[in-house]
Amino acid sequence: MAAAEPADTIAAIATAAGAGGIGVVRVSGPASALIADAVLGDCPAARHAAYLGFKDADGSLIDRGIAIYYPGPNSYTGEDVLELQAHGGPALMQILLARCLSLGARQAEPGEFTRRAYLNDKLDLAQAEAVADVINAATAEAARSAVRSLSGEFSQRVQVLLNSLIRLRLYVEACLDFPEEDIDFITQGGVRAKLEEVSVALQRLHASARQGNLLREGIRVVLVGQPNVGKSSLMNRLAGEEVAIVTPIAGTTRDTISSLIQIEGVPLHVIDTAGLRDTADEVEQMGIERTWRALETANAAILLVDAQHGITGVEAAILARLPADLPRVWLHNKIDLSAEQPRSELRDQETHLFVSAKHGDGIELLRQHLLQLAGWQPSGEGVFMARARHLQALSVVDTHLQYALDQLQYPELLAEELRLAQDALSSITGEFTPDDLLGEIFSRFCIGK
Ligand SMILES: Nc1nc2c(c(=O)[nH]1)N(C=O)[C@@H](CNc1ccc(C(=O)N[C@@H](CCC(=O)O)C(=O)O)cc1)CN2
Ligand SMILES: Nc1nc2c(ncn2[C@@H]2O[C@H](COP(=O)(O)OP(=O)(O)OP(=O)(O)O)[C@@H](O)[C@H]2O)c(=O)[nH]1
Ligand SMILES: [Mg+2]
Repeated sequence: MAAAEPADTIAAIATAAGAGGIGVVRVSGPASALIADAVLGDCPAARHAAYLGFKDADGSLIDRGIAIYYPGPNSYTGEDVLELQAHGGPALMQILLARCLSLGARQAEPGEFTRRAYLNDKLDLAQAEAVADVINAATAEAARSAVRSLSGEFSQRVQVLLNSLIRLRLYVEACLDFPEEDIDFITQGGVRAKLEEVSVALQRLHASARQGNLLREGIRVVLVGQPNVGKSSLMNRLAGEEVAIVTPIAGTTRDTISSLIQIEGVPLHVIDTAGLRDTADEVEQMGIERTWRALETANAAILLVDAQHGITGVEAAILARLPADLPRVWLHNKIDLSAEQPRSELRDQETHLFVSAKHGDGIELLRQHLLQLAGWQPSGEGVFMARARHLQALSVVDTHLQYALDQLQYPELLAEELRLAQDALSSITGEFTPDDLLGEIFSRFCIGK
């Protein structure tokens, strides 16, 4: 697989910025043992936690802490690694890092430890990406799914599919050498059935990956409606706290306000907006422009209506300006004032929910409907995390498999489509991944990872 990196030694603070109980400086590369000797007076036994003094160049004590030395290849990066676990004060961490840098290490770039782990075959690319996803997971469910990907669940499923694809490809390529007899076999039997089988397996993997991607990205839901219909009240109800100002004055919200909530572990960015109306107030107008802009990047809209009035010409006008393919739900709010029951109704293929943001009636119905709008399908089984890059690759695989199915009578073209499908699939785990893509993936990590 990938070529070895130039063997220099990198160092970074591996723990989060700010004060913490413990802070870790991590070193990786050939100078790790020498740095251990210099800082600790000796290199600790392999993979043993040793409680030692960390010494500065002049022999003064930087801190007393735990040091662990992992000789390569049995380390996170596959190289010699030294961990200095000190008291987690930012000033102290800087002194400790500076000491390692003065001993010949250089400051690591974002993601460089994990990049080395990937280059040394400790992790494949999907696993390396999962490291960042574990760290950045927005919900507990997202964190669990990222750990599944880090453990290799996603990679294994990709590998199983890859193996079937390779077997099929070898078979078709073998047939190319005996054209006359075997073309009939390709068109009539075996190959079509096998190709269809691979295609079904791909659809299944793609569906799981979409669920995983949903856990990673969440969806953006915009609350929209006339002033005073209760958008900010709904925002606060969903968030479980007073995120936005609520008053009986129409035109209270002037800006878009975003709050990250979760429903059954699916992250939802809920965006409260300025109520839509004709107004001479310049500030309010600017807020209304922001409402329309928020809708351009939304994954779904909640159209709020005052249940006392129902849908009026104003709502019809709002609806006409919404992006046509934007999933939406009508929300009739303030049912406590119109003496209605919380419920869900289907009218002309659009869902209408009846709730009270102020009192909470019907909100559970809304939460379940939002999950449905997001495309979440509770499966009971563990979801692994996937990125947009993976979904894109799976779509490319799908396209080539469909082309392959259309080319059964032309074995050369068929073989070529299978080759392209295999390339796209193996880009997920990173067997043939261009350097610039690797640069893009790892540069989004934090320093020290
Ligand atoms: N102190 C510490 N905690 C940490 C990390 C770390 O680097 N240091 N990790 C950093 O992300 C995560 C754990 N990941 C790790 C993965 C592999 C190895 C390692 O030493 N692997 C060797 C030995 C395996 C074995 O003994 O079974 C190897 O792969 O050969 C260490 C940490 C989370 N916790
Ligand atoms: N009775 C009742 N009052 C509600 C309900 N939801 C909101 N209200 C009241 O309606 C008024 C307006 O609520 P907001 O949440 O500020 O409305 P908004 O849509 O954000 O208004 P703007 O920010 O002006 O666009 C407040 O007095 C709320 O207390 C509800 O379900 N029942
Ligand atoms: Mg408001």
